[in-house]
Amino acid sequence: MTTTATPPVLTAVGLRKAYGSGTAAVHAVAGIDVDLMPGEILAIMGASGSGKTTLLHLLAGLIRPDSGSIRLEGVDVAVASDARITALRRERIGVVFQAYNLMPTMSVLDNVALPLLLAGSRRSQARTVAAERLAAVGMESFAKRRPPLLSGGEQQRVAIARALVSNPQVVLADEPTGNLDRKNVLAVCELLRQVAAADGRAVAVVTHEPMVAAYADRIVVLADGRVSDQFQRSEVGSVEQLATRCFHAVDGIA
Ligand SMILES: Nc1ncnc2c1ncn2[C@@H]1O[C@H](COP(=O)(O)OP(=O)(O)OP(=O)(O)O)[C@@H](O)[C@H]1O
Repeated sequence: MTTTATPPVLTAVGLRKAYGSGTAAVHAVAGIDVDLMPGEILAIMGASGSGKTTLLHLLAGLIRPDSGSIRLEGVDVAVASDARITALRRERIGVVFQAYNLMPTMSVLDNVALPLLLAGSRRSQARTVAAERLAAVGMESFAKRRPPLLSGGEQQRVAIARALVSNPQVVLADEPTGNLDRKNVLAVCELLRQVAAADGRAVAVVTHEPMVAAYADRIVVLADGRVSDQFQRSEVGSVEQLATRCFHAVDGIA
C-alpha cells in the first residue's frame, strides 16, 4: 500500500541572505529550510533583528536570496526571471504589510481591485471580484470610502481582501496586527484562520505577539537568521506557555 503525503504549497531550502559585504555584512537569513503546507498557518517568531521580515520577503519574491531555493508550483522563485516572479506575485502570492500600503486617494473597492487591473482584467470584472473579497472580510459597506477614513483594523481587513483578490495559494503577512488594539488583533487572526481554511491556502505570518502565534498551526522561532525552534501549536497549551517556549528558544541561542 502506498501513502501519498500532501505536498507543501511552498518549499524553501538552504536560504541565505546577507545585507552588505565583507566584514560589514549582516547575515539576516543564514541558512533556513521552511515549508508551507496547504490549509496551514505558520507563525514566524523571534527577537527583533532575527531575520523574520527578510525571510518573509524572500518567500514573497520581493528580494532574492544569495543562495538556496524557493519552490512554488514548480517554479524556483530564487532564480526565476523578474517577469515570472512578478506574474507569480500577482497570481499566486498575496502579501499583507503592517502599514497596510493602501492607496489613500483611491476608493476601498478600487484598492482591492488594483492587483487585478494591473494583471490586465477589465475594470468591471475586477470590481466584481473585489466586491466579493470585501464582503468576505466584512467590509462591503466601506467600498466607496477612502482608506484614510477607516480605522487601523478596517484598513488591515481591506489589505487582506486585496491580498486575496487574485485567489493566491500563499498569503504572507508581516506583522499584520502590529498597529491594532486587542479586539482588532483577534478579528484579523480569525480572518487569517478563515483564509487558511478556504481552498487549502498556506498562510505565513510574522509576529511578535504570542496571542497571534496562538492562532497558528505551527510556530517557527528564528534567532540570528536561523531556525532555533519549531513546534506544533498543539504541543503547547496556553498563550503564556507558547510565549515562554518562544522566548526560551531565543535565549537558548543567545
Ligand atoms: N536593507 C537592509 N540593509 C542592511 N541591513 C538590513 C536591511 N534589512 C534588514 N537588515 C538587517 O538584517 C537583520 C534582520 O532584519 P529583519 O528586518 O529581517 O529582522 P526582523 O526579525 O524582521 O526584525 P524586527 O522584528 O525588528 O522587524 C537585522 O540585523 C537588520 O538590521
